[in-house]
Amino acid sequence: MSTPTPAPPIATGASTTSASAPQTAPPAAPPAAPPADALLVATDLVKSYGPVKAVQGVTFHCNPGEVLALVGENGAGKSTVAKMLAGAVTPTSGTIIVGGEPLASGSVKQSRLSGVRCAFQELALVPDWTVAENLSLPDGAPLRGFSQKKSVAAASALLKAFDLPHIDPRAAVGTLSLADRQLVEIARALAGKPRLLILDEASSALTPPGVQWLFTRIRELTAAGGSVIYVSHRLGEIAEIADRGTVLRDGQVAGEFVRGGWTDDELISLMAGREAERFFPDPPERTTDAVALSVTELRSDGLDGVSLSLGAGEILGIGGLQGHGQAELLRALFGAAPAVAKEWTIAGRRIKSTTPVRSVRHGLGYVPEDRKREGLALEMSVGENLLAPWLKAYQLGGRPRLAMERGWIDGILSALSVRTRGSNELAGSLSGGNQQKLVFGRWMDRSRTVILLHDPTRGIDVRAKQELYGAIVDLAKQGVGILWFSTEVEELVHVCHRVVVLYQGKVADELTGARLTADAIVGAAVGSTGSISLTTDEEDLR
Ligand SMILES: Nc1ncnc2c1ncn2[C@@H]1O[C@H](COP(=O)(O)OP(=O)(O)OP(=O)(O)O)[C@@H](O)[C@H]1O
Repeated sequence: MSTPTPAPPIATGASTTSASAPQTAPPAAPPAAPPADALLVATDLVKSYGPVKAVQGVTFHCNPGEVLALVGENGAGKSTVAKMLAGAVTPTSGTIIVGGEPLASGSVKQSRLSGVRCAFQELALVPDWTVAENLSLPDGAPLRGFSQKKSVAAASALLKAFDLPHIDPRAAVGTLSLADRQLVEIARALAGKPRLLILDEASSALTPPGVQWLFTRIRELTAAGGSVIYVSHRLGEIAEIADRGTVLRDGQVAGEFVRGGWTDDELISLMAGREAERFFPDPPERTTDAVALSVTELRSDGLDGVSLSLGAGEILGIGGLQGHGQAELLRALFGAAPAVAKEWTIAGRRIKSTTPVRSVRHGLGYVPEDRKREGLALEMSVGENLLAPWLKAYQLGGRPRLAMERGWIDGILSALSVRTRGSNELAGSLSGGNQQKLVFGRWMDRSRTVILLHDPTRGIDVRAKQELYGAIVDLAKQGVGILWFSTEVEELVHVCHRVVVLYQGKVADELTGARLTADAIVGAAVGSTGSISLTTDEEDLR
């Protein structure tokens, strides 16, 4: 991983994580007219799925060498626009012009020939194939031929050129961490030497150094005249990397913004169409010393003797770079991976080992890293997905239970503002962020002792994040112990009582009170004993 590049200067007032007074949504301005040399001009794009109008007349442009952010709440239509540009979705109507030439609609091949490459949060890699084989797919155009030897050598050179020497080209993609899979997906798109690179929440599983790696690649690309469409819910990243932005709301353009000319509150208001609220809630006051979960010298693949204790009603953050044992810790504690410990208790009861079904019975809940592989059945309904752990744990028949639980299901959908046509809609047709809400929502109001969270706000819009923070704090108030790994350091700093940082499968540091800062988390994450800074302005992270 390269040394983090310092953030370029941002005009005063940009992207403040704010607790200031709410502001009303500024009125939407008409989209700016594209200059003659615009690389991309999208005009009046519409996409309907039967009665669902995912995108309703979206117009925007992107100039050569520019990073254009596309922002909006979950379900606003960002991915649908990105997929239309990529040729993966055929517009119902509208035009897309790239480099002065109309793009044949709904053709991935034509989009690629026009120099468009994409990296999505929902990875398009083949998990059973090696990294080298995945890089040899058509999107990685320079790597031709499937000769193992040649493709491994070419992939090694490519990974080295992109400063990713830690990724083994011979490893099956499915065995990599989600963050490394995302890096491979981005490297594959970059290998196609794009004129227009679309990053659809491609940074969502990356920790700060991974994001800085991505920004270095973006700056290389734009310096060479390439353009980037950057879709993200992380407003700090947008402040740092985007030159301009287009805000989508309900499938329409709600407004545009330029670098340095906005605050978080203004952008949130524009996305939501209503006032912004305070961003991070404080962790609740603890009223008991009871221990919800404790483990001494927990060992598992990737864990080298982790000891920790989680109090009832405590929000305990897990920090660190991905690949240092966070995923393994949560999986081991839930019984999704074999593990042994010297001592292991849940709500004071000793256990020797566990399995997912036993964990649910013991009162545990788990939001896994990869919602598509471990969290959801996309071909099942929203309601069935919310009930999935309960059907398995108690072996109840599906349909009657679904009817009995209608009130609970509707309550969760409403509490988390899941954008759905109802509990019978297939989970697979929900936007990514709304799918993520289901994986969290299934554990709400279910008398849990402990909830294990792996980056639960990944891919979730800012308003939904606030709702989720509120839900986490409420669970803690009810006495639930929360163990929370996040790739967003600010969440750990603001919403957790305490943070343990993992490094090489061990607890490297425990941070609380005045020591609980973003720099301390990041420093401990790279094995540093002193404090290091990833930003020019500490206020950005604190
Ligand atoms: N294949 C589909 N069938 C039916 N509806 C769909 C389909 N794909 C998307 N939609 C709907 O279109 C709307 C826009 O979805 P889209 O994925 O573009 O949103 P998004 O802004 O990318 O959201 P997120 O931030 O959650 O990824 C949503 O209401 C979604 O449910």
